[in-house]
Amino acid sequence: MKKVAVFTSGGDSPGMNACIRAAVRGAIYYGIEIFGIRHGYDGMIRGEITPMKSYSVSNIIQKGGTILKSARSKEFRTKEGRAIAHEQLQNLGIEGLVAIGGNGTFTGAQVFYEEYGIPTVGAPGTIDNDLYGTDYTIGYDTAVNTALDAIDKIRDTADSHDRIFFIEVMGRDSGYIAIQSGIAGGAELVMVPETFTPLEEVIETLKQGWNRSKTSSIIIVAEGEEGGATEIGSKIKVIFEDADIRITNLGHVQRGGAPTAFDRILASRLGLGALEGLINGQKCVMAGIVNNQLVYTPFKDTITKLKPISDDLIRMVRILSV
Ligand SMILES: Nc1ncnc2c1ncn2[C@@H]1O[C@H](COP(=O)(O)OP(=O)(O)OP(=O)(O)O)[C@@H](O)[C@H]1O
Ligand SMILES: O=P(O)(O)OC[C@H]1O[C@](O)(CO)[C@@H](O)[C@@H]1O
Repeated sequence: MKKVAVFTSGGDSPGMNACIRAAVRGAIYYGIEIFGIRHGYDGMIRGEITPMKSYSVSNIIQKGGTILKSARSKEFRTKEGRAIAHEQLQNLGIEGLVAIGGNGTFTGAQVFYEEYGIPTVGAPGTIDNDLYGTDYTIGYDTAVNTALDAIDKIRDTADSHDRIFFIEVMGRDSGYIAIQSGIAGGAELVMVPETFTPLEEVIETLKQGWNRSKTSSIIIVAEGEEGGATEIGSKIKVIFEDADIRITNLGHVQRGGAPTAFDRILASRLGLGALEGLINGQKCVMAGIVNNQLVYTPFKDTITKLKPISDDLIRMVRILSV
């Protein structure tokens, strides 16, 4: 393989830049020409493809976001869009791709391979940590620490005013950020989409807290939990009219910021791992780290298989909040 390209797609995540850097520097090390595609699949269609040099990725390892920009491309979901994308790659002689993104990105890459035979190796870039085939995704650790910092601060004011806070953290379909930030933040309850938490359990948790003279409580709600923090918090307000309840949505603040050391190292391993996989003939697989070992998992598995949250963690939250 003589020419490859790297791009970021879907939601951005802290550490994507370190991952781009590793893929680019790896390619240069192996004497392969590498291009950067801006704006994910949209940029592939529009031909936003430029050669990357070593200096193109200087001074980015510590930066959040993605220097290549990202997008959620509607056009790539169409046959016509993918045909133009293929033409753009062909014009430049690009033979393989390193895709940094989540499940949607890998679904697109799989479809593209089936239509045009362009091999892609993925690196898991999403704060949600919801990808099968890796213990951790790039950006998850940073997002958890960002959420935790906010939870600690909210705890200060919750305590001063004897309030109950419902805090919503990101995770469209997954409770990973919620469970980790909830445990580390000493939450009374964590609500995740993977397990059903009846409203009665929220009510019971609050009552038990009051019985033990607890004056403030923190309940973490994952975005994917039905109703989210707003609906759940509002229902509790109606039940406990006298309680002082506030609802906070941490939102996109969790997607930005300088990546932690953990994320920079993970992203570097996975960026280089994806590039090396590609030049060694891998296709339609995601590079991941499982038990501290680099592994490649077929896109078909990362897309369809679930990575469940350990029941032990959920059990622990309940035990530690008594
Ligand atoms: N079935 C599909 N066919 C072709 N392209 C697809 C398909 N599914 C997703 N894609 C492409 O992949 C892009 C990224 O997917 P998506 O927006 O779901 O983010 P993601 O990679 O899952 O990341 P995140 O987990 O951060 O949301 C889509 O915007 C689309 O262009
Ligand atoms: O605003 P956007 O880009 O659609 O992203 C929101 C989504 O991105 C994620 O953070 C994944 O990156 C989800 O948890 C969330 O639902």
